[in-house]
Amino acid sequence: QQKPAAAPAAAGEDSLAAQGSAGAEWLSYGGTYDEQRHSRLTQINKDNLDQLGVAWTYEMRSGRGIETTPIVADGAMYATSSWSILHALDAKTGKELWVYDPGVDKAVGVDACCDVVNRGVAIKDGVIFLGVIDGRLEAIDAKTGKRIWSVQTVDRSKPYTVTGAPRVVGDKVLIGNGGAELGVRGYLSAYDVKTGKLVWRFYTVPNPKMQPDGAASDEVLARLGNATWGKTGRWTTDGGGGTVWDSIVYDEPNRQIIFGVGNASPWNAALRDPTSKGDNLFVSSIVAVDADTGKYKWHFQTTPRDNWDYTATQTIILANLPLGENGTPRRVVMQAPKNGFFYVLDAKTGQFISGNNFVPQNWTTGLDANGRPLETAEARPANGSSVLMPGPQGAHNWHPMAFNPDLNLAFIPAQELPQGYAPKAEADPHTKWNTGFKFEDGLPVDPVDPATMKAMRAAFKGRLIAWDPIKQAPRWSVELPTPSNGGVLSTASGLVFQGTVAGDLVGYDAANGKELWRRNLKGGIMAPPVSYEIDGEQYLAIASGWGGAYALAAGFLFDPAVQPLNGRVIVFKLGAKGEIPDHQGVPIDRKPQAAKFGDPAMLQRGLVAYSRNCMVCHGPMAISSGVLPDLRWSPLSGDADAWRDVVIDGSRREAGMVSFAKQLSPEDAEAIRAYVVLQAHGPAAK
Ligand SMILES: O=C(O)c1cc(C(=O)O)c2c(n1)C(=O)C(=O)c1cc(C(=O)O)[nH]c1-2
Ligand SMILES: [Ca+2]
Repeated sequence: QQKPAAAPAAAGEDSLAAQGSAGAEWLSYGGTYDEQRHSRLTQINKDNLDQLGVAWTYEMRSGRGIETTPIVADGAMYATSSWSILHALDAKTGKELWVYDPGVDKAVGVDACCDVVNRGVAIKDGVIFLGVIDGRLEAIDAKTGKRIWSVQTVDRSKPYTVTGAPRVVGDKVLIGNGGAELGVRGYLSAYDVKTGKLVWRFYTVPNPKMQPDGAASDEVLARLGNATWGKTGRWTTDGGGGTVWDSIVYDEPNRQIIFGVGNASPWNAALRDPTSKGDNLFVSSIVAVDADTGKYKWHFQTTPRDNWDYTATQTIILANLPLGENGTPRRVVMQAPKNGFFYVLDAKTGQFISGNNFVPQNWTTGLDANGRPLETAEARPANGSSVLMPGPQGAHNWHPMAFNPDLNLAFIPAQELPQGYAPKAEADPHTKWNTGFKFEDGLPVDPVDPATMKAMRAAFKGRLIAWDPIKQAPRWSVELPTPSNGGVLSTASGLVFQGTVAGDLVGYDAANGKELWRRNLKGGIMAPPVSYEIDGEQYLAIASGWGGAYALAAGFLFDPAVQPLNGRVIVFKLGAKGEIPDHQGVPIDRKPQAAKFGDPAMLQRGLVAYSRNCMVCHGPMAISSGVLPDLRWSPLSGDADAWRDVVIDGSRREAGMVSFAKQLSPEDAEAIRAYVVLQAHGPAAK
């Protein structure tokens, strides 16, 4: 393991990086400050993988998407499930120590673009830091599960959410937020670990009046940011986006925080910022700020003037690569963001070193010498539409990438999924989602036939890519039948582990991609594995639980047989012989709930209203992947009054389904019902 010459830690700072790569404990989201997700442990290796068995399993208190990276410290494991529920377990036995439920008002669920997920916690000196979906940041006693402090980090009158893991650096805890699909202004905040007091905040896009905020970002927004935006357009009312919803890393030698900035809001740049052609800093950028003050140091914008939800929030990994003079080590930043390019930057200066696309893409002809994308003509259709690869789900989403510093290989949980972009001529105030694109574009009113469905399914795939960042080329890659597979763990014994949507945990040879081991965990996997050691035994831990953006929004790819399952933590070690219990799923009864009704105009209205308001959670074409109810089989779709009670009057608010009275008239709601019932009579019904 190459280690950077670390600057001495500041007084009172317990350096996680000083422990080298993740060893016996897994103390922070990415394993160490450099976030390589590379375990130093070697007991589990290529020769004994076949002896890997289930040591214990634990059933979480909620289902939907499970994206947690378990933290393992002092013999305990801290894993989160959906709705930001925190589970403390004995890491050796799986015995529950305590559960902390922040008690979220489920109505906040509709503000979550991409499911009510949580990616994990941070820990320091016996205190856990938890981001809560409703915007809170909380400090929890690691021994007792009791809350020490709680702060609200967002303006609750706006559709902010927190899904990402906080990071602790010295005496500060860092947290961002999400919400750019619905319309917010992004920022990163640092809070005092002891008191929960705000220390600094960095806004990633200008103040709507281009005035100072009294924040760490004031100087650089005035100097660089403001001039890249016009004075009018939706960004001035809707926030402009640039949410810091996932990657935040501490570059210890340079004492800086490097974070990934999300897409612009609304996505459609012509509606967002009609009077400028500016780059819209700092959307879709990697930004470095001083760790103590939050003051700007450098930035690299991956997608100038983003128009496609091409976030740069994906995993940021720090490493030394032999890219200095005469092959000497050079400390670099690596990222494979949604836009499909793998970037290598100088960590100290942010200078672009190299970049190349890791999946096929058609929005550029490549990068220029500074790493700026050279856009193709179809990238920004003025009217009409174009099918672009990647689409808004990205060539790589939040699923963590890993890096093996012995092999100098990054392992990207990539995906290949094109999507049509059809810009709206005007912003539509009657949707919660605020993208400026027509989600109904290309979708038929009538249910699609099985052959078309099959072709659509076949067009989307996943890929695990071992990427050589020096050559900027794949070393090996494995094609997977679906997108949105799990995050990755690399180990010093030359293994790579990744879970799949179908629920298989797979072990590969890191050098050549040969599959060495596979086990079905009986539940879809998105979360990344971690490894740790207790009493001389190495453990491999992973959470199962299907959901997140892809599952909600691309439901038609799946054919769930049962209702949603609870999340689980499943832990392996050599020689263990445990079993994974079957889930007690309730079978889905696929039956239309009413006779077809509605004339063509009503059905068309239903298609448009459904696609703009319901689709991102209940699935396109009214086909759910089973995370949220499939409306085609819901008894509500057979009962006009009950349907209106839910959609307009909000009678299921407690369960998270709020009233859409602001977005939809009762006539719209009934048109949606007609459209949903029609879908129930399609070939999917058995
Ligand atoms: O722009 C944002 O603020 C924002 C937030 C989040 C989030 O917090 O989960 C996601 C996205 N965007 C997003 O574009 C996306 O594809 C996505 C996938 C997921 C997920 O957890 O599956 N979250 C998010
Ligand atoms: Ca987004």
